[in-house]
Amino acid sequence: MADALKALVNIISTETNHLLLVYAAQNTEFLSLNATSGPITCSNPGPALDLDPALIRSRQLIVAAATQLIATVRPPAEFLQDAVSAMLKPAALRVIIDTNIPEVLSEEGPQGLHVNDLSVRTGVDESYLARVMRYLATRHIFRELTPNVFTHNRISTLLSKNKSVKDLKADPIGKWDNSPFTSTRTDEIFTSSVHFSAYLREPDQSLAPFNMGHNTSKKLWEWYEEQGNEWRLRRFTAAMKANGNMYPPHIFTSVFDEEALRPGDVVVDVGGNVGTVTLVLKKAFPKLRYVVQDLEKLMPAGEQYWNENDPEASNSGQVVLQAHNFFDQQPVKHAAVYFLRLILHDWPDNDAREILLNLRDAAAPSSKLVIFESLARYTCDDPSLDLSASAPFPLLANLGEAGEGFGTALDLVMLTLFNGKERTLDDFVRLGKESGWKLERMKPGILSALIFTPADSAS
Ligand SMILES: C[S@@+](CC[C@H](N)C(=O)[O-])C[C@H]1O[C@@H](n2cnc3c(N)ncnc32)[C@H](O)[C@@H]1O
Repeated sequence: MADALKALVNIISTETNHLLLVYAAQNTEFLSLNATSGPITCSNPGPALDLDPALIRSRQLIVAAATQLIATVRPPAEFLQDAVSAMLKPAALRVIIDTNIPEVLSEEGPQGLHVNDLSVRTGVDESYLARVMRYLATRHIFRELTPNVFTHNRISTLLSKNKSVKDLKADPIGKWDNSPFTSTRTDEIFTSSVHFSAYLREPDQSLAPFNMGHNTSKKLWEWYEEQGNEWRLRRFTAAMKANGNMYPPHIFTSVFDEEALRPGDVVVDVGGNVGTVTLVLKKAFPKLRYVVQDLEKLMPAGEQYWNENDPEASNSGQVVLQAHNFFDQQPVKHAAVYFLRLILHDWPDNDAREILLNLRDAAAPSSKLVIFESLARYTCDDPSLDLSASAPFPLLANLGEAGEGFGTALDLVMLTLFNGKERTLDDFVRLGKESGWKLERMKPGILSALIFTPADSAS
């Protein structure tokens, strides 16, 4: 055990030194947790080095070792008590989001605000606020400067929608633009997850835990279309945008770099929402043509997005927004690439197969199918994966929360909302086989890229 503890500390020390050296070599400050200088947002999370792909492994190793160190040294009862109380985090965050506290504190600046004043600004009793804020500050979200005076830290700043409180109040639907992914997680996903156990023990009683949580037989997307849910749809769309900005662009561009695409080739973003990935690709490959497909109701948001970000692209027809249900026949035939980001995990296998079959029917022998999803990984060694990426002793093979925290959480979110799932490499190969696609190659990453060719034209 002493060996394991020492090894964990050693990993933290070695990798931290490596990070500091790289930052120093580039004259970049390693921002402290309390730093709030500069407009830190989902799309601008700080210095470029913070998202540098070359440093991802170091960061993951530090987090993997630190979380394992905590699990090792903390008394098990304490550790479990923390785990079973985890639902309080989204509950507390939802109070913060519902009462516009991130925006109130942004307006106040670094001197922060006393809970008495926060109470006046939000209408929530100061003693409630003090406890919720302290719960979060204890977990490094917000900072308590002096007793009962709270301000932002580098993490809580991300909760802000970067709008004035006055603007938020004036536009209860539009207020969710720029909303980070936290809002949906702390609301409909959180509410649905309460029914998780009942659903898993008797899955036939409903489509997904979401349906039990919201007393509806509709799928999430259809439910979003109900009158009164306009703001939820707007918020989900905003979360998708924030999600889009969360992934380093090279994840998407590096795949297309390696494909021999020619000017004018057509790339279809299937279920592309407003087209955040397409915008990244269009910047990197300005000579390709793009079609962003999603449901009819997403078209106005898509038009607004392109008007704001690249009006010329949509005016010239280089980027076309197309209403299309991916369970219908694919209207764009023989595209060079059909890609889906974070789509298949929304669907159980039979639906995922149908989506891929429709693309296969439209594909030319030279077409490629690219799927961007996080790949589910075992916590123990997987003999089918490259050993060069294996984790150092004594870390979990998937680097635990550092490697798969997001992926395993997303897996259960998908289960909660849609009875969907994150898939292993084997799952994808099988799904491809069943729908006429053969896996050509796979690029691992925080989102992996799986590149398929039509099965009967592959060598
Ligand atoms: C998880 S989001 C991913 C969006 C986008 N690919 C991205 O990564 O930003 C799933 C998307 O699928 C769309 N969608 C759901 N059902 C659909 C259907 N039957 N046909 C087309 N799009 C659909 C939703 O509107 C939503 O935009």
